[in-house]
Amino acid sequence: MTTVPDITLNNGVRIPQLGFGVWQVDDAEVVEPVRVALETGYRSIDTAAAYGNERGVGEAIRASGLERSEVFVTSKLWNSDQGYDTTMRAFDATMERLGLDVLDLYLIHWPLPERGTYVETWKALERLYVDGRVRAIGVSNFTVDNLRRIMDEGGIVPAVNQIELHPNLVQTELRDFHARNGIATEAWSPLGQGHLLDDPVIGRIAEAHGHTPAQVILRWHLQLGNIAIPKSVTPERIRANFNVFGFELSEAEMGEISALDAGRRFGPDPVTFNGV
Ligand SMILES: NC(=O)C1=CN([C@@H]2O[C@H](COP(=O)(O)OP(=O)(O)OC[C@H]3O[C@@H](n4cnc5c(N)ncnc54)[C@H](OP(=O)(O)O)[C@@H]3O)[C@@H](O)[C@H]2O)C=CC1
Ligand SMILES: O=C(O)C(=O)[C@@H](O)[C@H](O)C(=O)CO
Repeated sequence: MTTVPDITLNNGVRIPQLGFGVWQVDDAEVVEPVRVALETGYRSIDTAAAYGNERGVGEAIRASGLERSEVFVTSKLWNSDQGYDTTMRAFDATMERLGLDVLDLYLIHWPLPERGTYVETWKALERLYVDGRVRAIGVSNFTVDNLRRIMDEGGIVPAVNQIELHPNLVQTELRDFHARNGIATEAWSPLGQGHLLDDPVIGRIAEAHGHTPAQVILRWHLQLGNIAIPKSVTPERIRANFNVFGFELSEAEMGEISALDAGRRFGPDPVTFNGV
């Protein structure tokens, strides 16, 4: 079975570079795709309290028969739970639903800059980390300014920033900031939620390699050094999205795909998103 390469985080913890996302898959529905993903060889699952499927994710991991240490589990603190004490309680609830003792990676889901509570929330994540309840802590949807603030006011540099990132939103500035500061870049909606699969440039490159557009986009992520967490509930797609380690894009092809950057988001803008 193919082994996914790891990315070593800034505290030495290793995360598989290709993982499996489960947004918009409810608790009852999520067990089967996670089972297929683990059977295929994925060893990293990205969930969140807001997805309402932590219980199903935990169940699927236990049913797989894999050792706990073989599966990297990420979850995220939802917006309505920001704040120090509320974060501590939300983390307990997440762990109860997942049925785990220690989480691999816990993220603040959104910065909510207007609310102004992400620094105290970060301090709660630092506490959870120091107490050994989570192996690595990070953030999601943070801008350079948000990152600078927690780095100035907190004691731990986030291990990961999980951001919307795909060929229409290449995030050069954030990726450069991450690289300079030892923060791993994790790409959400790595396939642009499926909207980029008909792009003619990606289609031509896919044809040249005898692979699918989704595989080419995932390969682009891997060669850029991103962690990518594609989602699918379709078994053939779950398996196909894992078949991305046997070919390589040339520098010119990487450049052509990156040139599709249009600053186009399919999800909310973190600067203005204040969702609960
Ligand atoms: N931190 C954050 O704020 C966010 C995090 N995320 C995380 O990132 C993960 C991935 O992002 P997501 O928004 O789900 O979008 P993706 O970019 O992973 O795209 C998922 C969509 O593409 C389809 N798809 C997947 N593989 C293929 C394929 N090989 N061929 C054709 N279509 C395909 C899926 O369909 P189908 O399932 O029907 O097969 C689904 O409609 C999420 O599941 C979640 O874990 C996502 C959004 C925000
Ligand atoms: O999927 C996620 O992780 C999200 O944060 C999204 O659900 C996001 O909150 C959104 O799309 C809201 O419209």
